[in-house]
Amino acid sequence: MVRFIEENITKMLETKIISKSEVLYAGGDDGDTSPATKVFQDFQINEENVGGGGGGIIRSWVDSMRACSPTHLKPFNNQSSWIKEHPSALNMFEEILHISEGKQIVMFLDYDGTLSPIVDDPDRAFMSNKMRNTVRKLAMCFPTVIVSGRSREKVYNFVKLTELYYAGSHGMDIKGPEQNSKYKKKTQSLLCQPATEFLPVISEVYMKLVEKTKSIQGAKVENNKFCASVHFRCVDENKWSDLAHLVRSVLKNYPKLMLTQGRKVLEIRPIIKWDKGKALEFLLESLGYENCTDVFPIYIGDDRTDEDAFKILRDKRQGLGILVSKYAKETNASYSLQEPDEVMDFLERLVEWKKLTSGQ
Ligand SMILES: O=P(O)(O)OC[C@H]1O[C@H](O[C@H]2O[C@H](CO)[C@@H](O)[C@H](O)[C@H]2O)[C@H](O)[C@@H](O)[C@@H]1O
Repeated sequence: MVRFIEENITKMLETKIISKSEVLYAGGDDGDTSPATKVFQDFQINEENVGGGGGGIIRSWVDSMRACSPTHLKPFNNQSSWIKEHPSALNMFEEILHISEGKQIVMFLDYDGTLSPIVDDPDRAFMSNKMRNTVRKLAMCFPTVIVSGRSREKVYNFVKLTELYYAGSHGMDIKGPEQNSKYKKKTQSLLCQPATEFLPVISEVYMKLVEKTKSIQGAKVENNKFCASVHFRCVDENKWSDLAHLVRSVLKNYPKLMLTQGRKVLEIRPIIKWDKGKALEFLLESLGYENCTDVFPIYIGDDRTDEDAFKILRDKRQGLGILVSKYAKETNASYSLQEPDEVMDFLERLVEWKKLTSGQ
């Protein structure tokens, strides 16, 4: 398995392209003609249109930062067309069971905002013991993967369950269970790290970002191993543009990195054709479900980066995506849940149903 992964990593790195998730910016101003530079040139054209000096880029970043801020989003009510198009997975539970009938369910769970509530301090995003117990029971019923933008080590330290699969750094760091998994035999040596060549550059950029953003009160930079995050949840909205300027001043020297956005966070990652959707496909393949019609992946997530996985499922007409949100958002998910407590209820119901039907 490890050799297979190494061969594929080489192929993947040869075909570096921009990830499908929403790219705000790709760094670089060195005349290189890589796809990253092409994106940068597009931004330069915009800059000229609005007067140069990076104003265009920064304005579009700040607009995007504002667009996903709750004060600019509308909560849905039960009559809205959004909730009709993305009904509650709890209300539609029987229907979900019906469409998954006879198929092997595989669970994919994002961490922040899905298993743990969003909090101001990313180091204190603890998961409740109740949720941990639910996920433990879930993993006894179905193969279960935690997919996160955080480093694999960090998300493991929050979840602390050895029997799960973990896909950290937006899927760029995948590892199979250490022990206790029914599925262990097939995935014992599972390790996939398609962006190892970027480790030194991410670490360098992380240190530069820490230094540069020191002056912005409330900004926090997080090293997620194969990617980095610049948090602006605790930064005054008037300072968002200053922060964007500083981040850009670092990124412009790194043509092989790009910027995407999550919930009050700017995410810096390598430009490779790899994202949470690719991680989902890779894991299904590793579990032996490639091209299987009798597998039913359920992916639950709250963030823009989860859209890559929702889209894969939608395009393949396989399984389903569930968006965790209190707000109407454009999404490729089919169903919705409002918050982590509802996620827990949904997972509990799946466990109960599995116990009943398998006589456990
Ligand atoms: O893929 P995810 O597991 O959802 O990771 C995305 C980012 O999650 C974390 O940040 C988010 O949660 C924090 C704690 O609740 C919150 O303070 C922050 O505003 C959110 O964006 C994580 O800290 C980031 O590194 C991830 O990129």
